Amino acid sequence: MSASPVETKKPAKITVKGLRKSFGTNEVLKGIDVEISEGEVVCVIGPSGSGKSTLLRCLNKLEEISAGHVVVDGFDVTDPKVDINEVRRHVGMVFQHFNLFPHMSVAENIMLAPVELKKATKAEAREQALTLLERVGLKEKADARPASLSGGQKQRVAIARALAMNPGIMLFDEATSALDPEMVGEVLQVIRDLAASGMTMVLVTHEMGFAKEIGDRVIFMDGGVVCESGPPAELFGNPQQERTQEFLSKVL
Ligand SMILES: Nc1ncnc2c1ncn2[C@@H]1O[C@H](COP(=O)(O)OP(=O)(O)OP(=O)(O)O)[C@@H](O)[C@H]1O
Repeated sequence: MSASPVETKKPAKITVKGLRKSFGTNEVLKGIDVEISEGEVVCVIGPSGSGKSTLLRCLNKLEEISAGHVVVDGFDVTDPKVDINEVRRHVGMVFQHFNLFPHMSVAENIMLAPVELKKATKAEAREQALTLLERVGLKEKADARPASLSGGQKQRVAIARALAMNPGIMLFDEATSALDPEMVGEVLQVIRDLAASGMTMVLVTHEMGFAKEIGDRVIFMDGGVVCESGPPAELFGNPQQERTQEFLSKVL
């Protein structure tokens, strides 16, 4: 009798079930089901207003969920007893507009969360900030103010800051959309390196070429639902849904 192959599916790092989110009477997410495995890189694409950012923000409790369940890195973020700071320790997020504190140095921006949440002493946090800055190629900017940096450098600092709590998951909300075209490449390279390190990542992006290159899976959202999801070669090469075909014909 021949041995049957053993399934080695990685554990789910993010589980979203029946997620609904409304702002007043406007239902923006209409029942989302997604499961993301450890080390998986998932890109979320879709037209403006389709609910991509809202989905991302529901994953780390930046938005209150109207219905459904979201479990990230073992934490049920829909459970009111779960501490938001604990969720953010597990889920790093990078925004379009960097959100750095202008009155603090680059290193102080990165040290802030570990020191405030008492995960490190100031000296330990500075040491870790320098290591992270080295990782994103900006160690020499440790004592500079954010205002003296280019957009690409600011975003690399924002990525280092999101990594400071040693998260198991990283979320990117259009991390390159506010950058001048010549700055995009340096930020994408840092994201590429993170993906290669095995980080579980969800990226909302308008960069179709990048989604194609980096995504293990691409999710196409429209009107608050997931219309189609699959490996980039399939989703971009042979989209099954009419709405996906229409969207891709416009943006590609
Ligand atoms: N805080 C809020 N209050 C009220 N409505 C909101 C809020 N945040 C988002 N919305 C609405 O939810 C809908 C989805 O927004 P969302 O930002 O998730 O879309 P998106 O797909 O990320 O769009 P884009 O690609 O333009 O960023 C939009 O109609 C938006 O106006």
